[in-house]
Amino acid sequence: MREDMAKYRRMSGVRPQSFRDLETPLHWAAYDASLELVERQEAGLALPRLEEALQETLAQLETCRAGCQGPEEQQEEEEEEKKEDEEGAGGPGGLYEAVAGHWIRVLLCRQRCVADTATRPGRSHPVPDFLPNQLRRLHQAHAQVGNLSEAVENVLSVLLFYPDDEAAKQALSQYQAELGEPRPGLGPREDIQNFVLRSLGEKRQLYYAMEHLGVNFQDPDAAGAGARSGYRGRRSPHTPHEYFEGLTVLKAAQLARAGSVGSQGVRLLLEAGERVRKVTQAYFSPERPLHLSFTHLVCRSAVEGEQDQRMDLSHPVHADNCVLDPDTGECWPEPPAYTYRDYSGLLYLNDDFKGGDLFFTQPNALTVTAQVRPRCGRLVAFSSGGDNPHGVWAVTRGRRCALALWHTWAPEHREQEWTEAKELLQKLKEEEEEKEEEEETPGRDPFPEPPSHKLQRVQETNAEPRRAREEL
Ligand SMILES: O=C(O)CCC(=O)C(=O)O
Ligand SMILES: [Fe+2]
Repeated sequence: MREDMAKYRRMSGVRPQSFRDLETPLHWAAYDASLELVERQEAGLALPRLEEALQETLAQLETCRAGCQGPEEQQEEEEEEKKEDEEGAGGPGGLYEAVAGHWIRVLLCRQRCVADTATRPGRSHPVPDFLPNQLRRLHQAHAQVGNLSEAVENVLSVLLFYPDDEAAKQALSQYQAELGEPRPGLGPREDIQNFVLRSLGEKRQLYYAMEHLGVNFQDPDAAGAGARSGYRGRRSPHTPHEYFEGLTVLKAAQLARAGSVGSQGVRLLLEAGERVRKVTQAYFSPERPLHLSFTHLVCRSAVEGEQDQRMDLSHPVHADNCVLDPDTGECWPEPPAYTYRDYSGLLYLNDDFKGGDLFFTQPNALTVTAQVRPRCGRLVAFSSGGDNPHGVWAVTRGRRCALALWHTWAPEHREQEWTEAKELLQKLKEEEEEKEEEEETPGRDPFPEPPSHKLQRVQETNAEPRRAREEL
């Protein structure tokens, strides 16, 4: 190949510009050319190449995303269908599962496109921060040649990825000061805004699938938080200024079984949930049984850095069992709302954080009617419908943890996971007892009684799992 190329180059009439590189993808060619000009401090010449690189990168991302529904995807699905056929009619998955499974694979594939596009041909790792770094170079180059409005648009686009980026925030104030009068129309670039919003929307769906369908999704943007928290931590689906961790009762029991967390804590979690259910039923529905339909331990943490300027909420105003339309004040009992939820409960677990108060509003989602400061052990319970729009103010420092529980009158919507979690814990208890018998030596008690009265009561409840289950 190389020899052929040399031969063609020697031929008369063939000039260097006659060669077009069809191997290197366009976005890499433009990217490398722009970097060279940036390094030579040729801001004016670099600008069109930087813009071209960004446009080509976005185009490449679109091509990659379009391929997510292509033949490879079909092949994977066909293989899975074959597997299901072999498993027979009783095998997992009906129509809904198949549709959900297909969509999840498309979303996972689209998320991978960011890394694929940022990976040079022949390399195994993506260039970190590929898009945000292109935007950084763009705002700097625009500023150097005096295009301050464009510099602002590009630096605001960087902040869409990293709202706490100190350098970007400083550059923004500097450009704004140089511009003088505030320019109201100036915002982040539309192409980047669309890209980020779409990506966040897709991540939200993947987080949902991870929580409810057991899908394994490692958000590349939240790897650090995951390592930090011990179990899953990720950017909040509601705001880029917070991390979010969630744990269901079954996941908690599975972690206990795997030895990652103590089983006492998980028993306490179940006991607390059951107590909340009893109190809520006694207060709101003494005549009619209430069942837990979903229990979720949720922590929200402020990301590091400046938080005072925040205008967003930790959890936007919503109703729990209907879709609120603040313009008309109506609340539609339809999906994606969980229409079978009748009463909501929040058991707060700590108060050593800043911000994060729960508040209620009128149906316009604006006029605040009540506000509650979380305190350890404080329970807030309310009917889940349009009569109780509520939200959470930004958590600006620390980590706010709460046990969120939803109750239903409909027995068919009682939480299946609860029974499974109890069964797992029962198994674990039996295993622990067996081990205890085996290991027991005179004068040494490897499993001393838990010190608090509360924990003893938890154990007693657990000694009668049948009764506990019937109660639910
Ligand atoms: O954590 C809170 O105080 C409220 C959370 C909430 O409204 C929800 O998860 O639906
Ligand atoms: Fe809520």
